[in-house]
Amino acid sequence: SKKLEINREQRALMKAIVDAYNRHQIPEDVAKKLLQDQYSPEENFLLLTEMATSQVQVLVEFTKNIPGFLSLDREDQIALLKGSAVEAMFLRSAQVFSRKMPTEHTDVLEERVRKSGIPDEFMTPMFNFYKSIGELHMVQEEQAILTAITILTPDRPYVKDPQAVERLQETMLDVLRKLCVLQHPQEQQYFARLLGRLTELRTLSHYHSEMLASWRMNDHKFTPLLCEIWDVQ
Ligand SMILES: CC(C)NC(=O)n1c(-c2ccccc2)cc2c1CN(S(=O)(=O)c1cccs1)CC2
Repeated sequence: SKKLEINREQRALMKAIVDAYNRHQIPEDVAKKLLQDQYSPEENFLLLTEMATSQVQVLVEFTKNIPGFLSLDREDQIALLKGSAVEAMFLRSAQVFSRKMPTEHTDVLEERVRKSGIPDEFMTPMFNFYKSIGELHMVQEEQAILTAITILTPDRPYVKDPQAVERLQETMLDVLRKLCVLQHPQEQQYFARLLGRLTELRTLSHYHSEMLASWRMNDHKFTPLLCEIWDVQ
């Protein structure tokens, strides 16, 4: 029916976002490092810092390619990036984690992340989230559009024109809704489950600010880019 069909401009929008998403992947060499031989917690922490820093650079490039983003108020663009960086990092991590990797790679990856100086009480919610994303078996279009929807969240701090952001986000939500029905015809509530993950993401980003506080205690160093985007130090 007309209502459900993805029209030509939505298809173009989707293509732009998926191309940007695929163009901006974390360099394989950085991800491979995590799979190499035994590291100490300090080295694992350093690797995560490197991966997270590289992911922020990837995030900025991806965001610039979201149709309409660069027409937003310049300061609102910054507010959206800063407001969504942690959620986008956890979403990307979940996607890396649930990628069809050989099992032993996933296990090694999990091992490295668990032994990286991150307090245990944050491990559980973090890995629960990775698992809950993995169970959705999102296609890459869904992953790319869900990331764009996360970035285009109107109620981030300091956004001056939330309506302009809301208009862009609604366009993405409409494409995602149609895509979910097409890709997962059997699962009526698949779209709702997908959006439910965004709520879980917000909880994780609260955990993250607490993690940051505890890391600063035992003077863990971050890169200037992470300090900038996370408003630390
Ligand atoms: C793919 C990239 C973006 N993921 C990543 O860097 N990870 C991953 C991760 C997950 C699955 C596969 C591979 C890596 C787990 C964690 C992070 C980063 N954060 S962090 O940014 O709070 C951080 C803490 C200390 C320095 S940087 C901590 C948790």
